[in-house]
Amino acid sequence: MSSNKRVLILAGDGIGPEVMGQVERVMEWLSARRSFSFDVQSGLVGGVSYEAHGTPLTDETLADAVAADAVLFGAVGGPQWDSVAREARPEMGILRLRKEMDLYANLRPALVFDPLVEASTLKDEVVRGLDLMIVRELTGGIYFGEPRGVETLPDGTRRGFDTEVYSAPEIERVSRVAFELARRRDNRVHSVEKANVMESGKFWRDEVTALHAADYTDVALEHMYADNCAMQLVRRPKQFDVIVTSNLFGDLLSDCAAMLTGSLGIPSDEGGNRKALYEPVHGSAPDIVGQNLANPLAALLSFTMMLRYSFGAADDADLIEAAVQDVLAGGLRTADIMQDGMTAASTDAMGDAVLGALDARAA
Ligand SMILES: NC(=O)c1ccc[n+]([C@@H]2O[C@H](COP(=O)([O-])OP(=O)(O)OC[C@H]3O[C@@H](n4cnc5c(N)ncnc54)[C@H](O)[C@@H]3O)[C@@H](O)[C@H]2O)c1
Ligand SMILES: CC(C)[C@H](C(=O)O)[C@@H](O)C(=O)O
Ligand SMILES: [Mg+2]
Repeated sequence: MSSNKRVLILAGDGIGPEVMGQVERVMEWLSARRSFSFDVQSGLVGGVSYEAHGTPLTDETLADAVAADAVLFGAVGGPQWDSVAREARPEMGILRLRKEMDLYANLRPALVFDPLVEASTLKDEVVRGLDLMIVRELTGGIYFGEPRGVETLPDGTRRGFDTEVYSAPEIERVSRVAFELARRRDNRVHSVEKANVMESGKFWRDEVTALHAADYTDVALEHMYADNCAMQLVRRPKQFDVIVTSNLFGDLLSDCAAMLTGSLGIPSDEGGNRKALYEPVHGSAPDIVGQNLANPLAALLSFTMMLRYSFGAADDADLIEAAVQDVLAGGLRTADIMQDGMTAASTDAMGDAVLGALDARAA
């Protein structure tokens, strides 16, 4: 791995800076011991950017993100910005980054670590050993479709509307990512839509079927309706290897899959593309902000995805993941993943423990 990786950190709002602080400690640990270092730059995104500049993402910060080798993102949003106009809402910061960086394939793994089996609300045998990957289309669909708006009809009735729209190339490129990933995993893809109700869902199914027939007949493909998929995820999640789905269904299903692993504080994701952005699946968690309670592991595991996928540093990613496993096996838990009778570790204590486990492994 060559030296000086340019990383832009956008910690954002709420617990974003709290969890990112722990990631930065691990980055420093790595830099001190490896042949490369991170050239870290920080910027504002979301509500903090809105407060400073009147917009959740400035053109300058966007340019910095595009110029960086990878972006580490925390979380955006919070109730204090609920009444802000839609275009200026904190959430528009991450949506614009995804769109402008063309991060069309969002990889959201759900991996159950053995020591955390008990943290899931589901039975041990349902989740133990779970390893699935949701490939969420991230730059299209109803999140970006036109027309959208609120209008008043001639009879005075007001209505709001958004549009689900997918072109063939949009479906094809995200499906290719899913098929290619499956080939490196268990070689199975579930394509998820609502072809029974939606025109765009039927079109999605037809396009995936055609791509499969043309280039990926070696991969097992199944189609599933999104409502059934939500049900199957809690019923028998281990039937899944790779799930490919639209932006909106991927948002819902990845929160559902996150809870199989115990908490939103565990799964991590990346915009799997040339230009990548890595973010934990969770949000700004306004209910626990400022209390040193947030679980930093999702952000930390997003960082390991950055090492693995953007920087080819699989050894370092493995090392950090092993350190996380050590800490969990040792019984340390933040509040979101602890059971009755345990004492909650703080965000800082979890960071300390990971650094301690890294020291022990490096010794
Ligand atoms: N990518 C993002 O930036 C992102 C993602 C989801 C939600 N949001 C935004 O975050 C705000 C709050 O949304 P929400 O409450 O629906 O979702 P959320 O993910 O912020 O929180 C949902 C629940 O999970 C808990 N939780 C989340 N992350 C945790 C962590 N690391 N450690 C421990 N517990 C954790 C929270 O305390 C809360 O009880 C909204 O403004 C929303 O738009 C942002
Ligand atoms: C904050 C919001 C825009 C975002 C989404 O809906 O994509 C979040 O829920 C996520 O899952 O990353
Ligand atoms: Mg979400």
